[in-house]
Amino acid sequence: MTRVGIVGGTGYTGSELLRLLVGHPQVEIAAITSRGEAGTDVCDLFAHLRGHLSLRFSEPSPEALGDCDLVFFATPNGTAMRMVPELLGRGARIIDLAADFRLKDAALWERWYGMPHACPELLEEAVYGLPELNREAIREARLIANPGCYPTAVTLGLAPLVEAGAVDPTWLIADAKSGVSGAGRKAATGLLMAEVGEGFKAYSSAGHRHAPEIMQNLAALTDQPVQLTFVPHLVPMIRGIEATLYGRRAAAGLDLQRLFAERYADEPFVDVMPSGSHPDTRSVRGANLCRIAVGEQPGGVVIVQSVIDNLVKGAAGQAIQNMNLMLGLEETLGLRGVPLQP
Ligand SMILES: NC(=O)C1=CN([C@@H]2O[C@H](COP(=O)(O)OP(=O)(O)OC[C@H]3O[C@@H](n4cnc5c(N)ncnc54)[C@H](OP(=O)(O)O)[C@@H]3O)[C@@H](O)[C@H]2O)C=CC1
Ligand SMILES: CC(=O)N[C@@H](CCC(=O)OP(=O)(O)O)C(=O)O
Repeated sequence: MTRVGIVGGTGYTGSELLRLLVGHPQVEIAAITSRGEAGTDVCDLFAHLRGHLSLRFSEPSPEALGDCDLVFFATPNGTAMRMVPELLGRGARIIDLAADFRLKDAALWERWYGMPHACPELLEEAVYGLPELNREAIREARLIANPGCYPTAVTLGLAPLVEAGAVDPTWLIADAKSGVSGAGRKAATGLLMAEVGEGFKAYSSAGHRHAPEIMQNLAALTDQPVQLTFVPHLVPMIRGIEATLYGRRAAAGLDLQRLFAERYADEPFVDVMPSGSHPDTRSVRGANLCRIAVGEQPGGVVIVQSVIDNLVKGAAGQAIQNMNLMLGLEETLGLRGVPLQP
């Protein structure tokens, strides 16, 4: 059994890690941290875990996590980078669900995240944990940068087109929508039901920190420059991301349905739907799955729709997929759950 620790166990991604890991046959949850709930029985906070887990929250410290083989950070951006060097030194492997190790350029990271990076020397070593792009490197990694939720949906939707030169990579648009759990479990006026319910709006249209992450991903797939317009929206649902993606056709005659079907044929967690489908966030709720449909309108505009559960394929499920690869386990272990319906 692999002993794992979770830093940030009271948040939405931390509790989703718990939900999935209690059913994982090769993992023992050895430590879970919270500064606000240290000493509390996990099941007193999360009644859905009663009968599945017997553990108390502890303060986050290298000592509390010292004998873990692998540590997940489900903490705000800028937290993991302060503890990771010491934990790596103690021999632990790390999966950070936040953005601390996603961008390779420390100056770019500082510009978007508003603080200097605490350990820029680790950025080169960190492996971006999107298995559909980086599977072999993930197997060997000590430190995984788990992708952002929007970058997962958008990158998986655009990657086949950019790799194949099927669209102009300097003209890409991602119109993405997220449920409110994407903003975390913090108390904030803008996230109150009366503020979010029965409404729908864009945010960060002048620039969102996930745009450089997505462009970094796509730039690795082509020799041409990449330019993406990315606009996120907050919709009144709890889980789910839907990204409608637009590109201008570059290679005439290429069968796009076949391109996507072949690209993802061996991927256990990507479902390419039949032409004309409209993937629904409800069809992936609770599951480690990205469903994609590709189509085209007259005038050569390619349209891809990509849906994920932001807490699963967009965060905790993907982190466990990465863990399975790092530990040499079957990639799908603990992740075969069927989506919820309704
Ligand atoms: N929500 C989502 O859909 C997704 C989130 N992410 C990323 O994952 C990370 C976690 O997100 P989410 O679960 O939504 O966040 P939440 O705000 O819901 O939870 C944050 C957790 O981190 C702990 N924490 C906060 N500050 C610190 C600190 N300085 N040191 C140690 N622990 C701390 C909190 O507990 P306490 O304060 O008690 O210690 C809490 O358990 C974020 O970086 C987020 O951007 C990535 C993909 C999707
Ligand atoms: C709805 C909502 O607010 N979503 C978050 C994205 C959360 C996330 O996954 O961002 P990082 O992991 O990169 O911090 C946002 O737009 O900030």
